[in-house]
Amino acid sequence: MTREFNFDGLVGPSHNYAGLSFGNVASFNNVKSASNPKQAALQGLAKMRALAARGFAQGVLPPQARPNFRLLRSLGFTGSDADVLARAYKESPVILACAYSASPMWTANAATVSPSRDTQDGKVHFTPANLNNKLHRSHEHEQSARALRAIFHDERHFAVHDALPATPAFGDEGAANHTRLCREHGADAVEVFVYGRVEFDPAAPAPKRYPARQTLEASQAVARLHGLSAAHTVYLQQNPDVIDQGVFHNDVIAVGNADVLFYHEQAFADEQGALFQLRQALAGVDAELRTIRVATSQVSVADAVHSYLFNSQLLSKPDGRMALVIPRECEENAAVARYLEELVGSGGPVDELIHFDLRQSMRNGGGPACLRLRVALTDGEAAAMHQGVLMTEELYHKLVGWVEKHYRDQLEPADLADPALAVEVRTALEELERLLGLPGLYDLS
Ligand SMILES: NCCC[C@H](NC(=O)CCC(=O)O)C(=O)O
Repeated sequence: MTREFNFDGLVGPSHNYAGLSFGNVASFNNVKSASNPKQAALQGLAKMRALAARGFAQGVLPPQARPNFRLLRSLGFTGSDADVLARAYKESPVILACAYSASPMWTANAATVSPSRDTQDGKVHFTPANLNNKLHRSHEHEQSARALRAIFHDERHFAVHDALPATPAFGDEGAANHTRLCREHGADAVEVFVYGRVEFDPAAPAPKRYPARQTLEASQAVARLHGLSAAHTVYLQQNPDVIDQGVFHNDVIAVGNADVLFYHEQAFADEQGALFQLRQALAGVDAELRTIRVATSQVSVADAVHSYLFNSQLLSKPDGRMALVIPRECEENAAVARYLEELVGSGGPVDELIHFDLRQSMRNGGGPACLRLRVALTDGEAAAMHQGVLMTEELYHKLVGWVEKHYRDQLEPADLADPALAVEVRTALEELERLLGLPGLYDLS
C-alpha cells in the first residue's frame, strides 16, 4: 500500500517577523512586530498531533541551526560569535535577520518530491529547493538536503539531489509549486509544475510588481533529475496578475489531491488550456480530473490571499471523501466562510473542514499547506526511513516538553543581537538531535 505522509516543519526557536519576503503581503505587513516562538511551535505541533490522531500519516522535519554563522562570516562579519552578532546587528540588521530566520518551518518549500511510482529508477526522488529569490531562504537548502539524507538514508529506496544552481534562471521554490494528480496515491500519476516566469523566453508573460520566484527552467530540471516521463508531466504558467496581488507561490491559489484540483479561476495564465493539458495527461494514467473551481464572484483574490483558503491541505479519508485543513482566518472572512459552508454541503469530494489556529505562522504568510511537505511512500519505503520523526502521542509530548524548556515566548527584532539567544538555540538543537534519534543532524562545528 502507498500512503501520503505529511512532514510538517517544526517551528524553530528564532521564529520572528522581519519583513523579508517582498511579494508576500503578510510578511510585509507584520514586519518588526514581536513574535512568540513558543506559541508558534506549539500551534504547529497541535496540528501534527491532531492529524496523526485522525490516522493521517504524519512526520516532522526539524528546524535548522540559527543564526547561520557561516553565512554571516561569508559576508564579512568576523571575530568571535558574539562579535559577529554585534557587528551584523550594527551594520546590517536585515542580514542578521536573514541569518536568523526560522523560514525552514515552511517545508512545502524544502524540496520537490517525486514518489517512486513516477520515477525511472523506481526510487523516491527529492530535490531541495534553492529558494534563491530571497537571501533568508537561499541558505536553507544545504541543511534541508542534510536532514532529508538523514531521514531518507536508504539509497536503495531514496535519492536526495543537490539543489539546482542558485541563479535566477533556476529559481526553485519546491513543492509549493508542484502537485501530483492521480486516482489514488499508489497509482500512476501526473506531476504538475507551476511556474511564474520563463528565463529564456523574454516574450513570455511575467509579473510587473512582485517577483516570480519559480521558473519553467527550474521545473524542467527537477523533472529531468527525477526521471519523470514527459507524458506524465505537465507545466502550467501561473497567472502573473495574481503574483502581483500577493500570490507568491501557487499553493496560495490552488491545491491538488488525488484526482481533485481545488483552484481559483484566476490561478493560471490560461485556465482552459491548463485544464485541457491536465485532462489529457490524466487520461494517460486512467484518471479523470475533478475540479473545484472558485470564481472571483465567490471569493476575490484578495480574500484568498488574506484567508489562505487555498493554502489548505486536502486529505483523502479512508471513506473516499476528503477533508480540507484550513486556518482559522478562513472562518473570519465572511466570503470565504460562506463559500466553505456551500462547499461541504455540495455533495462534492470535500465533506469536512478541519480548522487550526496557526496565527504565528500565518503572520509570515505560511498556512497549513506551507507547513507541510508531502511524501507518498509504499509500506516498504515507509519502513526504510528513519522512524524517529514519525508523529506519535509520545513524540508529541516529548517535543512539547522540549519547546516549553527551550523557547522564548517573545522575540523582538532587537533580541536577535542578544548573544544568549544564539546559545539557547544551539543548546536546544543539540538536545533535539538526541530526541529525534538523529545524531549528527546538524553541523554544529
Ligand atoms: N510557503 C510559505 C512561505 C512563507 C515565507 N515567509 C517568509 O519567509 C517571511 C519571513 C519574514 O519576513 O520574517 C516566504 O515568503 O517564503
